[in-house]
Amino acid sequence: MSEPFLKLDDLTLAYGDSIAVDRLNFEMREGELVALLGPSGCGKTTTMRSIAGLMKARSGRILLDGRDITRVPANKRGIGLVFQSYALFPHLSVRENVAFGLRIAGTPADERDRRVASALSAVGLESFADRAPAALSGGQQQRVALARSIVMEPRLLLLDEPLSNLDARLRLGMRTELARLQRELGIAMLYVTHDQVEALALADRVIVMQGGAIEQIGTPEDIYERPASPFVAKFIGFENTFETEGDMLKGSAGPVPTGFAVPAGTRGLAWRPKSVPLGTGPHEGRIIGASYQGESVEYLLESPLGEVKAERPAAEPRHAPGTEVQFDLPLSGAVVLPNA
Ligand SMILES: Nc1ncnc2c1ncn2[C@@H]1O[C@H](COP(=O)(O)OP(=O)(O)OP(=O)(O)O)[C@@H](O)[C@H]1O
Repeated sequence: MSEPFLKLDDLTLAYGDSIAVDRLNFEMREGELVALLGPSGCGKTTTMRSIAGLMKARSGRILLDGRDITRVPANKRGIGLVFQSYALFPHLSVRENVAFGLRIAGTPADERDRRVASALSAVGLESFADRAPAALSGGQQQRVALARSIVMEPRLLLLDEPLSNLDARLRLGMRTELARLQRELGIAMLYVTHDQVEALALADRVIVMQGGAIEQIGTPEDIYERPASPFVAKFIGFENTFETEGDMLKGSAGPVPTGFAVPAGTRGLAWRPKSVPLGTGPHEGRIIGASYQGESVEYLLESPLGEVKAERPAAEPRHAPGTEVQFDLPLSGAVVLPNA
């Protein structure tokens, strides 16, 4: 196999005595888009800061194109950064904002103009070049921040929740644009998000982190269809995730029979709300919440297993809060979480 483009080798990062990231190992190929996904506080930003050179490694190494950059200063790494807060210079035009880094680097004027024009065109802002940032929408400002990074022609671009300040519609548009840019420019991108939909939609591969360590690395399909642990399953939308013991589910009030033979080597079983039929099945619960979603109704049930979520087509008979209802957790709708 060819050398990885970026390699983290047992990277450990700490704030004082507190370890934030513990012996992280992963590799990225050239031109790949990798999403770093995980809940708040799992160490995503800390990892990005250290790759960028903004934070010292406690131990371990960072290799970029086979070269050890662990102790190379941030401005010598050739890595671009787009963070959540994309502070543009308010007194400079869009063009001058994008040209700023090249100006500092002493790039000749003609080359600078050419690269700025090409970066603005890549993000579709050619006709906004002379505007002030204040005269742009949030999404356009975000695109200026992106142009400001890609104009430096980094080989690796780190994006830390770059769309989190945008509303849902703009996020979707920008997400599509980012994926297109990434394909066109072939820049390797490491993309931090806590939004699993965004990670699955954008990335070639997804790294799921929890508590400063990696839970799973895989393609979006691997992560979504074959979560490796109860944590990944829950995080990715299998809201009904239970550990198993033999043919029993470990419920919050004790073991509950599954009603079927659990395959050998199973550590847990997980169901999406859509895979939980109501009005039939071996389990009983009480409806404690029902929320109409248009096409479907989302129910929250209280049961010996704990809380269970079911999503049923709106055309099915409704269940009123307070009523007892049977439900099923069938093997056919379950994802089997293997023993590690
Ligand atoms: N400056 C700091 N000083 C001390 N501890 C810190 C500092 N910054 C982060 N931490 C701790 O390090 C751990 C990882 O934080 P980090 O910001 O990397 O998480 P994150 O996954 O990026 O979270 P979020 O999605 O909320 O940004 C957390 O436990 C956090 O409290």
